[in-house]
Amino acid sequence: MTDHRSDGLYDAIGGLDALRRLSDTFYQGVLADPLLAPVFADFTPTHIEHVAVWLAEIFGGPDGFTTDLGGHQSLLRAHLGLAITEEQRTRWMELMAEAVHKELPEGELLRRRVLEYFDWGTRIAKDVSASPAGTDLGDPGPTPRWGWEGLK
Ligand code: HEM
Repeated sequence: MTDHRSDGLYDAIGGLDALRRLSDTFYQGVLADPLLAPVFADFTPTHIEHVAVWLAEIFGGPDGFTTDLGGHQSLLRAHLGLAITEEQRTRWMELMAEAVHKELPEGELLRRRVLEYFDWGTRIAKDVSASPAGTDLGDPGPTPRWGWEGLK
C-alpha cells in the first residue's frame, strides 16, 4: 500500500483515465438507485465525461473544465433548482465511496482526501440546489484545487 505522496494528487489518482472510470462506475450506481435516479432524469452520457474533466481540474490536473466547459460558475449553475435533500446527498456519498474503493488506487490518505473533497463539494451542491434555476450566483472565483492537504 502506498500513498505516492511525491506525486500531485491528480497523478497519484491515475489521471483522467482513472477519473473517467470513477465517474462511469459512480453514475451506473446512481442511475440504478431509486432515491437518486429521479434527480438525474435528464442524464446524458456526456455527464460522465464532464464530471471526470471537472474532477481532473479539482485534483490538480488540466484545467479543461474552465477552458472548455464554462468553469466554476457553470458547475454551480448545473445544480440550481435541484432541491437536493440531505438523504440524497448521503446516498450520493455512499455510492461515491463505493466507486472510489473500486476504481482508485489503494492508499488510505489518497482515498480519505478524495472523499473529503466529495463531502465538501456535495454540501455546496446541496446549498446551491436550494435556489431556483437561473439565480444569479455572481462570480464564484476560479475552480477550487484540492491536494494532499485538502483545499488549497
Ligand atoms: C462534489 C460533488 C459534485 C460534483 C463534483 C458534481 C459535478 C457535476 C457536474 C460537473 C455537472 C455538470 C455535468 C454536465 O455538464 O453534463 C453536474 C450536474 C448535475 N449534478 Fe452534480 N456534482 C456534485 C454533487 C451533486 C449532488 C449531491 C447531486 C444530487 C444528489 C447532483 C446532481 C446533479 C444533477 C441532477 C446534474 C444535472 C445532470 C444533467 O446534466 O442532466 N450533483 N454535477
